[in-house]
Amino acid sequence: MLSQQREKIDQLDQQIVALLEERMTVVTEVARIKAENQLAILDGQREEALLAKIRHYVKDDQYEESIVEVYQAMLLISKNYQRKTNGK
Ligand SMILES: O=C(O)C(=O)C[C@]1(C(=O)O)C=C[C@@H](O)C=C1
Repeated sequence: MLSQQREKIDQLDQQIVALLEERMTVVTEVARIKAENQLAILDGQREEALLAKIRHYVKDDQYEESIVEVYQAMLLISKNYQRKTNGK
């Protein structure tokens, strides 16, 4: 009954995980640079600009809020990861 949809979801998840791993690799570099330069992990202006861009990228309005929520969660996780990796 749901097998076709779940197969598609599984394929998409594989792509999303690969992209998230790539993103985390860049975030790791950002964390290192911030630690070396004693910069704050939170950059509110960057987050605002990023979320505005995300809203712009979403083509179907009905998904906009949900996708923005995913990004808000991701930013939180990114900051927690950076704090952990920088030993804070
Ligand atoms: O761009 C940065 O300064 C980051 O630390 C990366 C990132 C992100 O995950 O996109 C995370 C935390 C900041 O508040 C803003 C953005």
